[in-house]
Amino acid sequence: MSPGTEQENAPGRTLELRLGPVAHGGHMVARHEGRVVFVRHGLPGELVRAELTDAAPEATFWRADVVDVLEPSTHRRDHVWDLADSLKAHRAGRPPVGGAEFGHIALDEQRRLKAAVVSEQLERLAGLELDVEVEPVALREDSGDDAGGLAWRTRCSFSVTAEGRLAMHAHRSETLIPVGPMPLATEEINRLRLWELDLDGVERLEVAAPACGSAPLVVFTLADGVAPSRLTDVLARLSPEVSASAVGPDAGRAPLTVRGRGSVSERVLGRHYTVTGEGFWQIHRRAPETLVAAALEALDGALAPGGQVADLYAGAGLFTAPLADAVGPAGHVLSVEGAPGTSRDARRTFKRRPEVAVVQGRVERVLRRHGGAGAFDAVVLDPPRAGAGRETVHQLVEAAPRAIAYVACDPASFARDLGWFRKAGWQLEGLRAFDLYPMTHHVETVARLTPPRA
Ligand SMILES: C[S@@+](CC[C@H](N)C(=O)[O-])C[C@H]1O[C@@H](n2cnc3c(N)ncnc32)[C@H](O)[C@@H]1O
Repeated sequence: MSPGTEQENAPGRTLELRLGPVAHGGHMVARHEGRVVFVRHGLPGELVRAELTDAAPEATFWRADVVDVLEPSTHRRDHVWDLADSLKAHRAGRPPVGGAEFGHIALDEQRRLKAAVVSEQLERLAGLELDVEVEPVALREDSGDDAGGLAWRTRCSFSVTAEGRLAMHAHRSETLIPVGPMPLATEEINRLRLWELDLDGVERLEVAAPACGSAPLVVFTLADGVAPSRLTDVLARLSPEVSASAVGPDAGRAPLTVRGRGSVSERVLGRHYTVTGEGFWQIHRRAPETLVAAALEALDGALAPGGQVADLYAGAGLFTAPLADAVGPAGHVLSVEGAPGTSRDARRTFKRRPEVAVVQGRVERVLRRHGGAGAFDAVVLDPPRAGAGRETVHQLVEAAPRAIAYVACDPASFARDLGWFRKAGWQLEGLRAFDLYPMTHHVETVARLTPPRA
């Protein structure tokens, strides 16, 4: 493989490429003069022109974006969002916004691609051959309708341009692109018409609009030296039921509530949770109930009144509540979350549940104190993208619960962790995959892991 001249390899140069299979991360794998090129916005089998976005001469692989399709796949569709359409973006001389990189693919094919990625990661990193099916998730329990993969995000993060307009980042780039209605966001979020606000003095904003219909919350991150009073005009343009918080140097460390409650109320399968601006919550409107049902199914036979269980990487306690109900007042739930704000949310939600101990700290450290052989009958393990990691896997192997429900948002780190469980004799007894991030390459899995049989 020749490194080529700087000009030949410069980002911005286009290559004609035949795209191969999908890879983890949502790229299609192509080859150019023996070198792997990870190509976004394509489909397996397509012949495309792709613009190099990362192409260091000595790099083992390059990255590129499809800018023209010479031979389209039968699974290609008009993109659901013009701003994220790499073909239109290229013609307009700007990069596409991130966050909808599968928007040009028919939904059922998106799911097949995600299933292929999960299977490939399991085989490569856990040594397991498994056919995986990614299940669609309807927007409402009673309808069966998935709205064509749109209108599912109950949470969105935006940036703000130098001119004070709502914006999003281009993929892997500092470039800001002004945005209007976001097709993946719920109607409740788009109804706020945040793109009409003059956001001068605001650096970022996060919006949460609970699926249960309770009042939305907007968290504004203010630029250095900007006082929360700057938001007075902005709030006057937002409907009065919208709560608002401000974070930034003048607002102190924790978000300052500038209107309403400074939190949202979530309701999942009849249980109530309070989530502040700082707190983690699942994004898809049906994710909480879908994942709770799947996690309880994965713990079948391991949960009983009086049981000792752990909810690790617990967030605001989504799984803690059903676990507490399952073990009852004679049982115990250890609910561990690292982020202080999110853990405070959990403490608030469970303050009248003596069977729940909310502990703020890193899981691996907390398990050194509260783990050990026989510590738990059942565990929910729901780590961030990086996965649980070797130390936590070893601690759980030592604790030897009857079952673990491993909830994963990254198939690669899940497969790596699963490989370590398997080395210790554990089995994967069941795996479900859910399409909780339509129009993106992301996929959520829930696995049942069980210890070696005696
Ligand atoms: C995928 S979220 C899951 C949250 C929760 N189970 C839910 O479904 O709402 C992962 C959570 O792990 C937390 N976290 C990340 N690394 C951690 C660590 N080493 N120890 C404890 N918590 C951690 C994050 O703050 C985040 O809230």
